[in-house]
Amino acid sequence: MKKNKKRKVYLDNTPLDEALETFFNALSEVEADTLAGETILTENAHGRITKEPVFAKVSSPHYHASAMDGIAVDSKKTQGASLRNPKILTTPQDAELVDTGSPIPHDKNAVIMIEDVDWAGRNEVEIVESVAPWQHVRTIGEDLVATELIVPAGQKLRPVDIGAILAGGVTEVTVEPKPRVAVVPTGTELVEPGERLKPGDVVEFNSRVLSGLVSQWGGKPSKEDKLPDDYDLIVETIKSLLPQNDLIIVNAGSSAGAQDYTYQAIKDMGEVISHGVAIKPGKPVILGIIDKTPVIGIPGYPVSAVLAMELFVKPLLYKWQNKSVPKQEEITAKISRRVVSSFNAQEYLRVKVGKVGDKFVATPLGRGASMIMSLVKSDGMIVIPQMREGLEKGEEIDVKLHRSKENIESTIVGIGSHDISLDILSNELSKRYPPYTLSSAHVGSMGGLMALKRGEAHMAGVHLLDPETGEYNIPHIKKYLSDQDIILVNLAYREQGLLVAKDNPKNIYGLEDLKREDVKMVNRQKGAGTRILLDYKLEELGISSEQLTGYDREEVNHLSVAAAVNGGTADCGLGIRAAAEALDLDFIPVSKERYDIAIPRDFWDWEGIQHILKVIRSEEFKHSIDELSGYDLSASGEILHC
Ligand SMILES: Nc1nc2c(c(=O)[nH]1)N[C@H]1C(S)=C(S)[C@@H](COP(=O)(O)OP(=O)(O)OC[C@H]3O[C@@H](n4cnc5c(N)ncnc54)[C@H](O)[C@@H]3O)O[C@H]1N2
Ligand code: MOO
Repeated sequence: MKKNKKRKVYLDNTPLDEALETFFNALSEVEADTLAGETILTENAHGRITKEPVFAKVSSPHYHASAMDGIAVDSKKTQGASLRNPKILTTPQDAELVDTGSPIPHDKNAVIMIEDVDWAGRNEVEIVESVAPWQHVRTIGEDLVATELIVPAGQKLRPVDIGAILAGGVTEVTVEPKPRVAVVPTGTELVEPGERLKPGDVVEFNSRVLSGLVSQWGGKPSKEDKLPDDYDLIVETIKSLLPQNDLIIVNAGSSAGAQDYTYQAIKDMGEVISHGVAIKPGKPVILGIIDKTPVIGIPGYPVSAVLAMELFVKPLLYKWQNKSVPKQEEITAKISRRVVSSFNAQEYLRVKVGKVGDKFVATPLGRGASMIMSLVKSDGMIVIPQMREGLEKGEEIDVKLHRSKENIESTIVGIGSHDISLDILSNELSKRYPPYTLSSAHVGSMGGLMALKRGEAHMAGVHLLDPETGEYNIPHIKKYLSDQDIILVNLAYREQGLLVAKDNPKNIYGLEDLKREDVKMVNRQKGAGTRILLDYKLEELGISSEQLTGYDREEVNHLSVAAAVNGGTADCGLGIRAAAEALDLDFIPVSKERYDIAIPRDFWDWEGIQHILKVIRSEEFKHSIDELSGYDLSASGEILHC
């Protein structure tokens, strides 16, 4: 039976703290905020945290043991022995042969090492020194005495702890539980990774992400099979998972769509404590309890899902394990762009962070909740409180880091024009010079120069044609960065041309064709070198931008222009040959241009920049670029302008 009529179209907007408090209070009321300890074999307990102290059951050693290979003796019988006056002991009565670890006979109390003994006859040994009682004997309990505390509660067990516990005769320990968490992906559109994709299919990867997070936070995930959007199936599955799980996570179907059943399913089986929290992303999170078991509806969009997990699941798992949530390292950084935020929610903004000179700079990443790459690229998170309209460019803000500060200090911040060779540069750099990494933000060539001007980048990729002189980059640097000492290094010459669909169905052969009524173009953003080149070429041809359809549609890099042509929403756009190749498009050459890297002299001697230069000049880099089409590397690595 489908329950479309039960669709909920209204979400609350509860402040985060309130939602958390209400949920945790509700859990403690049904005693679902604590878990019993788990008793496991000691030998499997590495890394687990003791819930109870561990006391030795037996002593170690539990008998008097020889510490050396030699003879066991009664020390009294060795008294008076010396070099001048050796003593003869008979074996085995007065001197019994023992190995390291052997029990000491009850009438003996010391050991003489075998190398200090001479055989005087078949059953006689000669000793030349008297020995003290218990010499070379490990007495009972020397290491551990039965009943002694081996490790206290709350200790993360290391291999040496496991050894001591086993030596103390304790084969099982009670540890903090690994909360059992079922992860149920839902959505009729979901297909398994690797399947052939039809339009509308979505690769099911969230359950793998959420399960990974559960493990990372000490839980034991069980990834369930994906379910279609079917109310009855969702109810049945939750019901069957309740007995053997401490927490059930239902992923997606949490918001207000016609196929969103998670809310209704939880409500019908138990209680929904909260639905809709004033956070962005992650708003439609559902906090519920069924039969004393928490059931959380995590939104479907990957970024919303990860954030909702961080905010609601992580504290619960840590609480259950009697641990506090580890603190994330925090720094203060300057934000490189203005960010407008909504009054409706507390926003979590993913940022890339780099240290330029002596200050940290944070650059916002894509804000879409579906963009898992924003999490992949992210170095940290900025929280914009609900009652703030946003952040002003240059404002100092706190950033919670998820990479180490050391890593961030080894990040070369490149801001500017996009070129595929930068990805190769970045790859080669990380391979050859860890921990150095290159972080590239693509804001166009002018954006790159402005970032250098504001001291927010170590380098900028630029290809700016000066329409007056026909010269690349130098006139712009002289004009806009006149007060800065900039070194320009050539990365490559590259071909720019029109990207058109495979086999050129619209028969586009040059910029003149952009005037045709049946040709729709896509442009780059203002300040992008490619746009300046287009304007320059159009002016040369006496074509005005008003004559062109699509001139005002802007994309921010070559690949998005290529994607627009590939997707059929535009017939052509100016871009580099490598972008055409990447998406299997045809390419109509228009011009060859110089793509350089501008580096402020202040950073020239910094190891990070020196590594970049070494990579640019390396054979491996040149070889990888040669495999792309449309590049000329004859001047690559040359210094062009100081
Ligand atoms: N009218 C409204 N529409 C939406 C609202 C709203 O308040 N009113 N909220 C939006 C917000 S905010 C979010 S977040 C999403 C979350 O919606 P659901 O939890 O219902 O998730 P779905 O719509 O089912 O999926 C969203 C998106 O994520 C993809 N997805 C789902 N599961 C997986 C998975 N296991 N692996 C990978 N990707 C997955 C799914 O295919 C969708 O593309 O709702 C907004 N809408
Ligand atoms: O919560 Mo949604 O995650 O804002 O996109």
